Amino acid sequence: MLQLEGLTRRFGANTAVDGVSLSVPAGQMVGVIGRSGAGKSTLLRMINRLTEPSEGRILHDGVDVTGLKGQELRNWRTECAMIFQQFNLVQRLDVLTNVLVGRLNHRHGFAATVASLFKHFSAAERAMALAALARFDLDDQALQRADTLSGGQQQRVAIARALMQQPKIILADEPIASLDPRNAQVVMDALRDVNRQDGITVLVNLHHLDTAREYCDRIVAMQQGRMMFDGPPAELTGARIREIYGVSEDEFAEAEVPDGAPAAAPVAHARAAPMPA
Ligand SMILES: Nc1ncnc2c1ncn2[C@@H]1O[C@H](COP(=O)(O)OP(=O)(O)OP(=O)(O)O)[C@@H](O)[C@H]1O
Repeated sequence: MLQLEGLTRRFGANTAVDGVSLSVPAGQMVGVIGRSGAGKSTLLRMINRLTEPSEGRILHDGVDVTGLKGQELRNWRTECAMIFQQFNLVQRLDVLTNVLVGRLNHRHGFAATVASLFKHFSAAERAMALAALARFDLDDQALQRADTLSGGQQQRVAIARALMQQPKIILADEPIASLDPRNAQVVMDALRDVNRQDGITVLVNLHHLDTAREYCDRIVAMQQGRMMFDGPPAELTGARIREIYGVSEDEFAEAEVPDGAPAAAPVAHARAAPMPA
């Protein structure tokens, strides 16, 4: 269980995330929606402490991870792998090595440096990486440079790399924002597969309500840093969207409108978490 308690992040006078409380049971797939600037990235980045919270706590299975330092913080980051919009692969390295890089989180200090410098990975690690690639239909591309792959393929390599960390949670920050609809679907299918087959909790930031509805057990809607809705997709009706964002569902789906519509009252507290479908 991942618990966020009053999580807040301020940048100067701007409150990017404002008192978000959320309990996510293990194995749930949660879509975080909101317009540009709503605080989605900041929320996800606080969970693995890439961005430090200004206030509030993050607990995982009862352990407070908010103040972890050094090796304990690195261990936490291994447990919650991050997927980025721009894939963050080393473009000039081959696909297999990019996936093996996910294994470095399991080594520390000198061993990690030596492994990365000399690409020294065990036969078992290579087999694990190849299996992760095969799972996403990318075994034929294993020895190609990452920059020869399409965006959708690169994002699946990033998911394979994340799996090498053997994470409990995957934090996917707009993983399909740079992809065409077909590739977006393939990448969302891959995320759903690791959620369902491996029981990995997935938190995924999305711009599109339809995608969140199709893939997620639960949707969290953010506006101006606040959590305005938390519940199953069926409850996030067009009327509720209008109430929160002041626009129709079609208008919400359109374009990058800055997050500034008049706000309805945020949800008072995290509702009882729905169980995974
Ligand atoms: N490092 C930073 N320094 C200053 N302000 C920041 C920083 N990161 C985010 N912000 C601000 O915090 C607010 C929330 O940004 P955030 O990127 O979390 O939103 P988002 O919903 O993920 O938007 P997008 O969909 O465009 O990525 C914005 O006003 C943004 O300008």
